[in-house]
Amino acid sequence: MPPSIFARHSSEIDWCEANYLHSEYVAEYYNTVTNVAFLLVGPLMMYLSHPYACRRSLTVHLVWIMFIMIGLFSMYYHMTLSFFGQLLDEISILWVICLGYAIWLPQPYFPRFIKDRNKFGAAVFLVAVASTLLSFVKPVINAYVLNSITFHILFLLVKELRKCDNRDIINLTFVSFSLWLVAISCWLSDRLFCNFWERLNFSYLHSLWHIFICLAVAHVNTVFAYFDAQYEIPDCTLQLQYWPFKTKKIGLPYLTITMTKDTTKNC
Ligand SMILES: CCCCCCCC/C=C\CCCCCCCC(=O)N[C@@H](CO)[C@H](O)/C=C/CCCCCCCCCCCCC
Ligand SMILES: [Ca+2]
Ligand SMILES: [Zn+2]
Repeated sequence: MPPSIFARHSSEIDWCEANYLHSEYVAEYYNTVTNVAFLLVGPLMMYLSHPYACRRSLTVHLVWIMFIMIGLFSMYYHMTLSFFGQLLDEISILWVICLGYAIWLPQPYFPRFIKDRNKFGAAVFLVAVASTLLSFVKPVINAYVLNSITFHILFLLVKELRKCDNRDIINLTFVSFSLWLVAISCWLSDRLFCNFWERLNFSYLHSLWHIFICLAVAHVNTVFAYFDAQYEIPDCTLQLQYWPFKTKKIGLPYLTITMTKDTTKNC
C-alpha cells in the first residue's frame, strides 16, 4: 500500500537541511521559517503597488495574494515534506507565474493568432490547467521545469531593455537578475551538491533561496509592471521608488504614478 500523499516524507524530494533537528513537528526548520519572507513582502508589495493597481488592474493584487499563499504552502511543504505539500507549493508557483504573464506580458509578445489581452488570458488559463495535470506525471522534475521558465523571462527582459532609456529601470533589472542569480545558485547547490555542503556543516542554501527568490520576484515584477505600463497606460508618468530607503534606492521597489490626464481608475 503506497503511503498517503499527506504522509510526512511522502515527497520524493528531501532538501539538504537535516530533518527534525529543532522540532519533532517541523522537518526542515529553517527552510520552513524563511518562508516568512513571502508573508512579509506580499502584503507590503500590495500596499506599495496599490496606486499603480488602481490605474492598471486590481488583478495585480491577486499576484501578491498568491505570493502569500506560496509562502504558506512552502511552509507546509517543508514542515511535512509530504507529496501533497510539494504539489501545493509547485502548483501555486505555476499559477502565479501564469497570472504574471496574463497581466504583464507586453502585447507584442502575444502569439500571432491572439489579438487582445482577454483572449491571451484565456489561453494562459488553459495552459495553466494542462500544466497542472502534467505536474502529476513526473513530480520530481516539476521544479526544474518551473525554474526553466525564467529563461523566457530573461529573454523578455533583454528585449525590453534594448528599448528602455530609463536608467533607474535598467538598474532595477540588473539588481533583479543579480538576486535571481544568487537565488538559483543556492537552489541548484542545495539540490545537486548536498554532500559537499554537509561536510562544511552548512546545509541552509535552500533557506537562502527562499529569501533571494522572494526579493528577485518583488524586483522583477516591478520591472514588468513598468514595461507593461508603457503599452497599457501610456498616459501615465511612472516613477520608481524604494521602501524603506527612498534616497538610497535600497529596499522594495515600487512605481508611483501621476496621470497626465484624467483616465479611468479602478478605485
Ligand atoms: C511577463 C513575465 C511575468 C513574470 C512573473 C513572474 C512571477 C513569479 C512569481 C512567483 C515565483 C515565486 C517562486 C518562489 C518559490 C518559493 C517556494 C519554493 O522555494 N519552492 C521550492 C520548494 O521549496 C521549489 O523547489 C521551487 C520551485 C521553482 C520555483 C520557480 C521560480 C520561478 C521564478 C520566476 C521569476 C524569476 C525572476 C527573474 C529575475 C531576472
Ligand atoms: Ca532535509
Ligand atoms: Zn523551499
